[in-house]
Parts: sequence; C-alpha cells; structure tokens
Amino acid sequence: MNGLIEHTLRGSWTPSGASAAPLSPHALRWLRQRTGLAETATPAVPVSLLEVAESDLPEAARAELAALIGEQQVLTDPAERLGRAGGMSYTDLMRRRGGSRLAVPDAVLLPTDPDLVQGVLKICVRHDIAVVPFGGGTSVVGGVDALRGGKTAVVALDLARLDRLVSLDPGSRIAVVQAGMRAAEAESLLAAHGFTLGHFPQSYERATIGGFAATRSAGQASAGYGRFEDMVEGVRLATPVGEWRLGVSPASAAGPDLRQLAVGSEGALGVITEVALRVRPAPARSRYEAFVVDGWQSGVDAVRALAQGRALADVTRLSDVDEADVQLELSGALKARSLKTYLRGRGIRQPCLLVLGWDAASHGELKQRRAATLRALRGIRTVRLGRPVGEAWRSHRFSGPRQRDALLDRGVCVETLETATHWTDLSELRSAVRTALVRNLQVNGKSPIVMCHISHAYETGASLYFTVLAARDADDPLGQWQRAKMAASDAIAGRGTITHHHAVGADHLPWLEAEIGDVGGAVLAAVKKAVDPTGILNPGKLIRPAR
Ligand SMILES: Cc1cc2nc3c(=O)[nH]c(=O)nc-3n(C[C@H](O)[C@H](O)[C@H](O)COP(=O)(O)OP(=O)(O)OC[C@H]3O[C@@H](n4cnc5c(N)ncnc54)[C@H](O)[C@@H]3O)c2cc1C
Repeated sequence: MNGLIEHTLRGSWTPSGASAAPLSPHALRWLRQRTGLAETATPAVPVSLLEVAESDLPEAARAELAALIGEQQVLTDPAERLGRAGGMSYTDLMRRRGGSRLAVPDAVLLPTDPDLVQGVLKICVRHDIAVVPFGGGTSVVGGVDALRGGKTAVVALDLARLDRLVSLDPGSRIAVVQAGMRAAEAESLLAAHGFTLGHFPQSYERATIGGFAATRSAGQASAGYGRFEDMVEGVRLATPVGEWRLGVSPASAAGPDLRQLAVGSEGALGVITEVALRVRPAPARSRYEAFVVDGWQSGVDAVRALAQGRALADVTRLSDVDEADVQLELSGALKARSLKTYLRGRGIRQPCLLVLGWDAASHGELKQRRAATLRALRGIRTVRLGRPVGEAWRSHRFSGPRQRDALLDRGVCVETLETATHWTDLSELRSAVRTALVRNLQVNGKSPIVMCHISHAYETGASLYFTVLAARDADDPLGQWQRAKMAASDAIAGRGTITHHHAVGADHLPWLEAEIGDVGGAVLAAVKKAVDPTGILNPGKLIRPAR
C-alpha cells in the first residue's frame, strides 16, 4: 500500500522543504557571485494562506460520486483541492508561493478499484465534468493543471488508492500493477520477489506507474533498461465509452500497436488503471564510476561511441562543463578547488563529467560489460575519478528536487527543460537552446548558469537536458521563465523533439504540430473523439480542442 502522499504540502518536494538539503554558505556565496542573486529569503507560503474559490461541483454529481466510491473518497475541502492544483514545475511551485492564482479542482476523487474508475467517468460524462487523472502530481508540463475546458466543473481523479500488485508471473517476467502505485513502492514489492523494473527517474519517490505510462517517461538507467514504453506489456484503460484492454502477447502483427496509443496518452484518452510490466531479475552486482573528459564535444563523441558500439553502461550520463562545475561547487569549496587543480595538472581544461553505472547478474558479467564499455572508450582521452564519485552520484541521484526547494527559498529561478535529436545536430541544438536561455534569463546584466547533460543515448542520437539557475526577477518571476521557455522551445521546434520524456501537457502543446504535423494533430483529435466524445478527459493537454 502506498499510503497517501501528503499533497497538502506540495509547495516543496518533502514536508521538510528546504531544510532537507540546505545550501552551504560556500554554495550560496558562489551562486550570488555567478548569477547576481540578491541576499533575500523567499520561503514557501503556507497553503492555508492561499486563496481557493468555492467548489463548483454540482451537489447532484457529488452525491452520485459519493454513493459510488464512498463519501470519504470525494474530497472538497480546500487543502486537499489545493494539493492537486497543478504539478511540480517552477511555474507550479512559484504559483504555490503566491506568484499568481492556481487552477484548483472542484473536488478530489479517490476510487479504490478499476471498475469504480469506469463508474466515475460515466457520472462525469452525465454531468459534463472535466476529469484530470492525477498520479504523483510530478508533471512539469502542466499535465495535471485543473483546466475546466468549458465544462461545468473539474475534478482531480487521484489514483493513489489503486496501489496493488495484481499479479506476478515470474516465468513470463510480467507484473501487473495498479496505476496509482508509486515507483519506489513498486520496486520494493518487486525486489521481494527477486525482480526489478529498472525505472529510476529523478521523480522516483513520488511518481506513479500510471503516470510513467501516460507520459512515456524515461529513467536514469534507460540505456540499460529502456524507456518506460519498452517496459509496458499491456494496459487496462477506463474510457468514457467503456473499458479498453490492450496487450495479450509479447509482440503482435494485428495492425498498429494500439498499446502505444495508451502509452503517452496523458490522461486525454483514458484513465490507465492497470499496467502489465516487463520486469527483470534484480541485479546481484552493480558498479558506478566517474570519468572526466575534456570538453563537451569529446564527451559527445564518447557517448556516441558507446551507443553505436552497443557498449552503453545501464546509466550513461554526460554533464557539460557548467553542470560539472555546479555539482562540484554545491558539494563544497575544498573539494571543488582540489579537484579542479588536479584536473588542470592532468591537462583537462574543460572538465565534463561522465558517470557510468552497470547492473549485472554476477561478478563475471559485470566485469565483462564494464570491459566492453571501457574498450569502446579507448579512442577518447578520459581521466578516471573512480568509484567514490560514481557512487556519490548514485546516492544523491534523487536529491535534486530537495536541493531545488532550498534554491527556491533563496530567490533562485531554477528550472529544467529537455529535448533529443540526432548526433549530427546535437551540439548545434545545444548551443541554440543555451543561447535562447541565456538571453532571456539575464537579470541586471548578469547571465544565468545554463547547464546541460545527456542521460539517454541511442544509436542515432541522444537527449539534451538543460537546468538553469538564474537570479529571480522579483517583479515578474513567472514571465521571466515563460519568456525563456518560449524562446528555447522555438529554438527546438523542427530541429529536435519538443519533449524527450516530460510529455506534452499544456505547456508544449503550441509546438506539438511542428513535430507531428497537422495530420498527426488530426489523428490524435479523431482518436479522442472516438474514446471521449464529449471531451471530459484532461482538457487542454496533448490534444488541441476542436477548432
Ligand atoms: C523533480 C522532478 C524530476 C523529474 N524527473 C524525471 C525523469 O527523470 N524522467 C521522466 O521521465 N520524468 C521526470 N519528471 C517528470 C514526471 O515525474 C514524469 O512525467 C512522471 O511520469 C509523472 O508521473 P506522475 O505519477 O507524477 O504523473 P502526474 O504528474 O500525476 O501526471 C502526469 C500526466 O499523466 C496523466 N496521468 C497520470 N496518471 C494517469 C493514469 N493513471 N491514467 C491516465 N493518465 C494519467 C496526468 O493526467 C498528466 O497528464 C520529473 C519531474 C520532477 C518534478
């Protein structure tokens, strides 16, 4: 059982907020000097001080919903509704810090089984109520914004109570899991049976299996275990026109793979209630190591060599010089200084960090795989930092969101965006996005820090993941980021994907057709019409309203 997440505390990643990963005095000084950050504290606003309009849920609908799923599973009090108002992007968090009004759902529904989800949709169709499927609420693209889309009211359909392991077939290596189960919970249940899913996004502690499927998520070990869509054997979906079950065999030639319509459907085509997952034996051994390469292009060449030589480690992550620098400076002045001196001594001018992590069934397999990776890197000059740095990366790999809380409290504009493109265009696209971000995030003539890493690599190309740290524009914090995001998205459109793994949501919708074409947009709209004729499901996300 998940135990419900305390959504009422969603101004920060954990209830302890900024104190979960406080910034050291050195890190703060360094940030001020680099970005022009002012010496202000901007702590989170208690939810009790945020304004919430009365619920518009019609009483007749509320009574029917309560009769179906239980009085306790229909929540209309402001704290619960606020807790499901939006996701976890910088914009969402700033709104929760009083930056502007939040779109708050009129009620939160917590059905406890898939048939009840189907029943909820029926009632919502009848009363013309918009339904926003809500998993862990970690969307960073406006995927769970409570948009009403012209309907009478809008409810957050929180899947937290669909949290069971339905079945496990060790012979076929398939686990059927209810959609609301959180990743960490799924991993520990699977581990008890000797299996792993191998899906470790940075949002691992909060995000859910249904959310991963709905967004085509990619975890940090995607090079070894694949993206989430590779892990989906089947899905069970509640739609306004009836239940839809997909995936009866490992592969099929029965027309297009309709499972892939459910995967990535972002709550706009149905509510995923169960996912049949392809699981793997839990690794008996694993090893993480770090290397330094000199300069971004050299790092790109290294990762490409690994991808094209089929020698990728399960975790393969290249940080550019800015990201490597920030990681060092935030971890302490002494460490930063001595490592930089050491690397200079080894002739490294532009240190970029390459973290490699392998999982294996035995010591022998681990040795073999590591040797294959290192062989493929032979033509590239690397300096080995060894296991302590690699293992330190692994042990802090979920701490980014905690650090973000501390940065937000100190007045930093901190946000991420991502894309992917082919190897030949990768460095040019990185420069274009960097330029757009730097230009649009300057405050008082001081440039932001724009960092980039590759964490998902393929034979034909790789992802680019940007993180920015800028002094917050106190007069227009939301506008500051929105302008930068728009400029970066314009730079990406037509040259790479608008999103490699964060999904489309509301935020990327204006750029979707540049990627999938008008015909693609029309196909999505037609599928929506077929499964959701009155358009109650997650309005304003993924699919444009009919024009
Ligand atoms: C700090 C941080 C780090 C992140 N790191 C990563 C990362 O490494 N990799 C990555 O891929 N993403 C990452 N994300 C983005 C986010 O975690 C993913 O998109 C994740 O898949 C969302 O899961 P969730 O359960 O929180 O879904 P939610 O945020 O609740 O929902 C996301 C979308 O899916 C829909 N949805 C949710 N559940 C269902 C369901 N059962 N049926 C139908 N639709 C549903 C929602 O309506 C919404 O459109 C990160 C986000 C944050 C805040």
